[in-house]
Formats: sequence, C-alpha cells, structure tokens
Amino acid sequence: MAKENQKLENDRPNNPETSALELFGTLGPACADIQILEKMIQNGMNGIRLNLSHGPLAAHEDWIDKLHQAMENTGKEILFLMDLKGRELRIKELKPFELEKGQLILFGKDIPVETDLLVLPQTGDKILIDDGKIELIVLKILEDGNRLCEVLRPAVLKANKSVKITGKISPFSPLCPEDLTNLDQARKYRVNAIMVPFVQSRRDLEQVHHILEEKSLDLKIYAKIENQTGIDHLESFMDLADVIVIARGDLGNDVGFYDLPAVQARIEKICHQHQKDYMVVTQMLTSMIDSPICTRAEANDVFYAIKNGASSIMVTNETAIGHYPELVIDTMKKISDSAIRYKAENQSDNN
Ligand SMILES: Nc1ncnc2c1ncn2[C@@H]1O[C@H](COP(=O)(O)OP(=O)(O)O)[C@@H](O)[C@H]1O
Ligand SMILES: C=C(OP(=O)(O)O)C(=O)O
Repeated sequence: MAKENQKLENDRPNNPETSALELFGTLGPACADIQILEKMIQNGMNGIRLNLSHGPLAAHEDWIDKLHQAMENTGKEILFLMDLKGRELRIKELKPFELEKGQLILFGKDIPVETDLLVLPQTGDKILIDDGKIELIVLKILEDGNRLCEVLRPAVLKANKSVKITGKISPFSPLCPEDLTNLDQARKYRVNAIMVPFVQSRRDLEQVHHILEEKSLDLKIYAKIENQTGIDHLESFMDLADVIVIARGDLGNDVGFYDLPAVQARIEKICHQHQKDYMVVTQMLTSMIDSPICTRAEANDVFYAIKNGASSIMVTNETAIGHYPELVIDTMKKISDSAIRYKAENQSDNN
C-alpha cells in the first residue's frame, strides 16, 4: 500500500485508537425476541438492520417494540437501520417447492412476479434467484408473457426471494412508493439510518436527499453497491452517502462470485482514497446458520474486512433465520476485537 493510502487507512474511524466499528445484525424471525436481542446487544451488536423487502415498517411494529425493549433492558442504544425496499426485484408469495435440474418452469406463472419484472428477461437471459442459489435460463417467451425456463441450478424455491436478470441494469428508480410511507414512519419507530438498495448514479442519491429534506428527516445514508453500474459510478456519488455498502449478495450475482473478492478490494480501495466509511456484508458467517461455530475461512473473511479498513460489518441470514443469533454476534465481536488488536500492534504493517 502506498504511504499516502496507509495514512488514509490509519485515519479511518476503525483506527484502533478511535474505534467506532459498527457490528450489525439483521432483525428476522429467528431473533425477534426480547431476550435474544438483549444477548445480541450484550455480545457486542451495536446496530441492527430491518430489511423492508419483506414487508413495510409498520408491519414489523411488534419486532421493533421488542428491539426497543431490549435496548431499554440492557441500557444500550444501538443504531436502527431500515433497509428500504427500493426497486429490488423479488418473486411474490408462493408455497416453497423443490426445483430439479433440467426441469421446465414458467417464470410468471409457476414463479409469480410483478408484471414490470416479468417483461425484463429475454430469450437466452439467465435468471438468478435467492442470491444465485437458483439459476434459470429463458428458453422462450410465450404469447401470454410467461417465460418458459429451464432450471440450470436447482434449490428449494421460497417466497419473496431476490431475482436478478444477469447483465440487465434495473431500470427502476431507487425508492418505491412503499418506501415513502416507510420514511414517513421513520420517526415514530426511532429509525436512525437508511440503506438505499441498488444505488447506481448520483441522481439516485440526489433523489433520496431531496426526499429526506422534504420530510425533514436527518438519517444517515448507507448506499448499497449491488451491481457493476454502481461500481462504475461510485466515485461520482460517494460524497452523497455516509457509508458505502459492499452488498456482496446481489453484487456477487452481477459480477460473478469468482471476481467478487477483486471487486470488493476495488471498492475498498476507492473508499480509502476518498476517506469514505464502508460496510462489508453478506455470507460473513453463513455456516453459523446451522452451526454454533464458524469456519476458518469465515473467521478470515471477518478479520480481513476489518483489518483492511471496513467501518461496519453486517450479518444477514445468520441472525435473521439462523439457529444461533447470539453466538453469531459473539463470534463477530471476538474476531473483530482480534482484528482491532492486530491493527493496534501493527500500525506500520503494509500487508
Ligand atoms: N422482515 C422480515 N420478515 C420475514 N422474514 C425475514 C425478514 N427479514 C429477513 N427475513 C428472512 O431472513 C432471510 C435473510 O434476510 P435478508 O438477508 O434480510 O434477506 P434477503 O437475503 O432475502 O435479502 C430472508 O430471506 C427471510 O427469509
Ligand atoms: C445485503 C444484501 O442485500 P439483500 O439482503 O437485500 O439482498 C446483499 O445483497 O448483500
């Protein structure tokens, strides 16, 4: 690392001497319980995200009450981050069912989606579902608009999972009408910050700032970089965000996960150059969804995210639907403490 960049890294907020590292969990069915939330807070979680792709803010009132109760019981205020719905593409409600390799399926009828999403994929396009766990290829567009697809990579298909058409840029605006209602209720539910999905241009964030100003809301903005267009334009809009989010789930769908580590490194470098805080998120401790301990590789992932200068890290499924939400936070905290100690002891380390 060049001397200049080394200085920038040491000036960052996660400098051990001024450590303000944010450790985020995701609020979901597995941890929406006062005692579990208390333990997560006690174990070092200082921020929690609610993903509004699964329903509006008001529909989560019960969970939010529990969160505030847990904060009161522990005497610790943590950041409450609402991840706006945005125009992320998702499948609609359905009963979970298992797909098989080579199976023919109708995207639209068997996999219900909004009409504006249905019309996007063309013959030959690949459709990734649930952060790429499922992959389809479009064989034919039928007269009624349904897309006849072949299953290339099967898994269990569940309601409301993310959809990505490979190589296609989302043509939609950054916030959907439901988000405007969510923002109107931000004060009532004591939201401190928002995550904006799929930020692709300066215009996207200008629109968000404009809306926040109109609503007199002073909320920290976490801008999710989820596709190549967002990376390409990052330097043009990063001053309008408080934190740049390396959202590896959707990003991995877009750039392919073999290139994802290089893409992460590139975004980190740009953030260092501009002294911009950034978050690393998704699949950091995935094995802990079903296991009380993480893998060595996951420990490395968390360690290097922090050693390299992330100001925040966040887990998703691990606390939202996993079996060990408190242990996930405990693990994340212990590895991050180790990384912070390492940084303190190796201030001049260039590796
Ligand atoms: N607000 C919620 N309501 C219901 N289920 C949720 C909610 N948030 C998360 N989950 C569950 O936890 C999983 C992981 O959460 P998250 O990472 O936020 O979602 P996704 O990967 O679908 O974007 C979701 O796919 C969903 O099954
Ligand atoms: C955190 C992410 O977003 P979401 O959970 O909305 O897919 C991601 O894509 O990495």
